[in-house]
Amino acid sequence: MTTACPWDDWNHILKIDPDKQLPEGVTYGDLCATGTDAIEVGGTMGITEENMEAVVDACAEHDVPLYQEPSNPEVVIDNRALEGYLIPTVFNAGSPFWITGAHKEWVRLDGDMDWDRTWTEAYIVMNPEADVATYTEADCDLDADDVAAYAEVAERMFGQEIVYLEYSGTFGDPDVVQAASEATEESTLFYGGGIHDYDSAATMAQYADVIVVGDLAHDEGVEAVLETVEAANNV
Ligand SMILES: CC(C)=CCC/C(C)=C/CC/C(C)=C/CC/C(C)=C/COP(=O)(O)OP(=O)(O)O
Ligand SMILES: O=P(O)(O)OC[C@@H](O)CO
Ligand SMILES: [Mg+2]
Repeated sequence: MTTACPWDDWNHILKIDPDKQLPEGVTYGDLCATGTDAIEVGGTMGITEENMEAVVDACAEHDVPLYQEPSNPEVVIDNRALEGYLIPTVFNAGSPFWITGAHKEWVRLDGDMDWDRTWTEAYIVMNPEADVATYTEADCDLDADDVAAYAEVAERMFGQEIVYLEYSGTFGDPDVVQAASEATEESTLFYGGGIHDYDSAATMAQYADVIVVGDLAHDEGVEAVLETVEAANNV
């Protein structure tokens, strides 16, 4: 039995980038055993079906929910080890392609969608230096009130269950995360970007429902990730 919105009960996600290596001596099994609530497999650049499959297969035997977060329709894989697909839609993208266009092409070319395992994440991309910002030509020049308004639009006008405040590669402004948190009631607020230890995780976990940890797993390894899981569950 799968729950309709399992992320309602999550505090922590580990995002594994199939285009990046793990530190010496660290295995995917070690990362799955950190106590994270779910693993998202995805990244912006260098993603292929092959490297996606390799990471999903490596995580499949471990007891943690696995989701694919594809950065384009070509890399979506059909793997039963996945609970499903978390599909980004970038609310502040510079081109409608990254809001609905890629999605339309995906549905048009697929013809047999697995809707029961497909959900969306309403991204607000905040770090202009990140690959995801250049890739989607995002307008990152946003104040807290802009972000709060995007979050409210995502929830109230577009019925988004997940709002994702994305500072990928840099630690964001807690006041902005707080503003997004106050603007949403029903949606689950994900925060990701630059979380690197207990305190940085705790700071964002005060406001976000779920914190997402990415590069840390590739750059530092298991101990550092464990600290962030602990913070996410304590705050
Ligand atoms: C319709 C389908 C199936 C796909 C389109 C989905 C969209 C709109 C993707 C836009 C880009 C996006 C939001 C990708 C999600 C993954 C992500 C944000 C990864 C982290 O990004 P970076 O940290 O910038 O990238 P690297 O770590 O790879 O450098
Ligand atoms: O890699 P970091 O900076 O931890 O960001 C996590 C995640 O939000 C990236 O999509
Ligand atoms: Mg990254």
